[in-house]
Amino acid sequence: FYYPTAQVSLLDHILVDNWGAYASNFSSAITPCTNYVTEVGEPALISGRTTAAQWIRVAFHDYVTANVTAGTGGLDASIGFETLRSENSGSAMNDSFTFWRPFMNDAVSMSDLVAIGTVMSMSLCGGHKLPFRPGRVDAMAADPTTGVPAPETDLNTTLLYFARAGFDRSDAIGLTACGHTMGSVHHGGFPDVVPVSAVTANNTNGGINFDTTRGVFDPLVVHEYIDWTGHMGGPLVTTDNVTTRSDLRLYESDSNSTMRALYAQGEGFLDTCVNLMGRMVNTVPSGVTLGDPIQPMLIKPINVTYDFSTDGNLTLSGRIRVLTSAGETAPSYLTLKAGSSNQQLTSEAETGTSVFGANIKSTASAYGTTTYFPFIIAGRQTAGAKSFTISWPGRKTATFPIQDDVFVVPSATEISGTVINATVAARSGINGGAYSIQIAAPTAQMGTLGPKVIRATLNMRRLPGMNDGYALWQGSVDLGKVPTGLVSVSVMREGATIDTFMVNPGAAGW
Ligand code: HEM
Repeated sequence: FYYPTAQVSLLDHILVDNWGAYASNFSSAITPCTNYVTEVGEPALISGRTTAAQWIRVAFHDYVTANVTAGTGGLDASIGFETLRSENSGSAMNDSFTFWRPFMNDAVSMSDLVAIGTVMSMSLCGGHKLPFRPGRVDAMAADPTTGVPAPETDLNTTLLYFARAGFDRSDAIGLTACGHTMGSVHHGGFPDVVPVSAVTANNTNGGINFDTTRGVFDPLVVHEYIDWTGHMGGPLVTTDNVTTRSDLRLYESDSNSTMRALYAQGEGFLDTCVNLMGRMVNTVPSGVTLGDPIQPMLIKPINVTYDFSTDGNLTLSGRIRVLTSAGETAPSYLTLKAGSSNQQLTSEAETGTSVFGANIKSTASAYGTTTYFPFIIAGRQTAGAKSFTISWPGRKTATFPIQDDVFVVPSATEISGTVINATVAARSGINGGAYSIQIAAPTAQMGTLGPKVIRATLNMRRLPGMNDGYALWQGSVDLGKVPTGLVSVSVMREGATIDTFMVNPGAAGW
């Protein structure tokens, strides 16, 4: 069972479970914020590249070909198909898609990953939290609209591109300053901006940083530009090549009044960036509706599932995650009520660390904590139960729906190469034939590193005998391709999803 939905549960995992126990592998790519995840060890350290910055740049390039009047483009992962366009020069697009790829599945679109990449870079690297709204839909081809501002693009054309995407001049200046507080311009992709002399043994791609803190999302780029200190706004301001001084042209285009206003905001600049970056990542094609911002759950059931134990008995098992804020103590126990079972749960020793629950006014180490409470209940105690209830004494009680009529059996459902073998259990008296079993698997597609979800319906055959009061049904399908991420196996009835199990093919990611 996924609460409240598979989509929100998986994305909450990326947002909240940053480090330590059960951490999603996502935050590690940008920890520390100067990290370059595409290489390891020494080559990464001397690469002059910054994954957190690349993620923000990818979101900008995906977004800026939006035409808000026509309702096309925006955050739709079409950038994956557009990496050969010269306007998308540089390694950021393919580096980022390579890292995000195993996280993509039927519940989590590549375009939601493009957006959450920016959200994570801001939240983890010193910026203020950008609320994350899920629900972006991936494009199946390149966006026919072209036009990403490049260093040599003239001012009017640049402003036209931004206007097409819904941003006026001061929005465009603000958004560019927000983006250019992290990362660098590299000689590799931009020899007309950064001379070959920038390439050294300790800076193998010849990156020149926009400000003195390339791994921190802070107001420094604005301050160094106005004060003419440090990196003075970065290479797109200071390069010897006048034609490629795109940031200087943009910032000066209203006589620096926007940059001065951003300067005067001090730390308030970070809230301006929440607003502008939020507008950027929430620009989606018409017809796509985003969900409400994901609020980290204080009490979150994880991997809660019915299954059969090795001796064939039905069990309900899982783990409850509790999120506590900096300075708050985790509960010493929780109570769990399900059917006739009423138990006290004790926590595992290992805890996790989360930027949610961080005290941003305090030191950076004052993060929230995730604590995990595992449980297992015999199926006879939960028979017919429609929900279970978790109490954090004195703080919160939450109830979550379950059902044991029909479910995918995790221990007997697996991926073997390109083949999915699924087992479904239907309680005695339930007409198993009324249900259909559907597979949704992310697989490689031509032209982009973003996977495409392919679907199949399984033909199920009933196995002889009964298993703890359940009939078992089995089916297989050969997808013809190895899945790139979690494969969902869903039990459907009259168009409604009754149960879903996400099978991990062993791809890194979750
Ligand atoms: C006039 C508009 C803009 C132009 C001409 C421009 C141009 C560039 C160029 C040439 C680079 C160097 C890329 C590389 O060498 O890898 C770069 C880096 C970057 N840009 Fe922009 N940019 C613009 C606006 C924006 C905006 C609006 C954002 C985000 C909101 C953004 C985010 C970034 C980031 C984060 C980097 C650093 C990437 C890294 O370190 O790998 N840019 N930009």
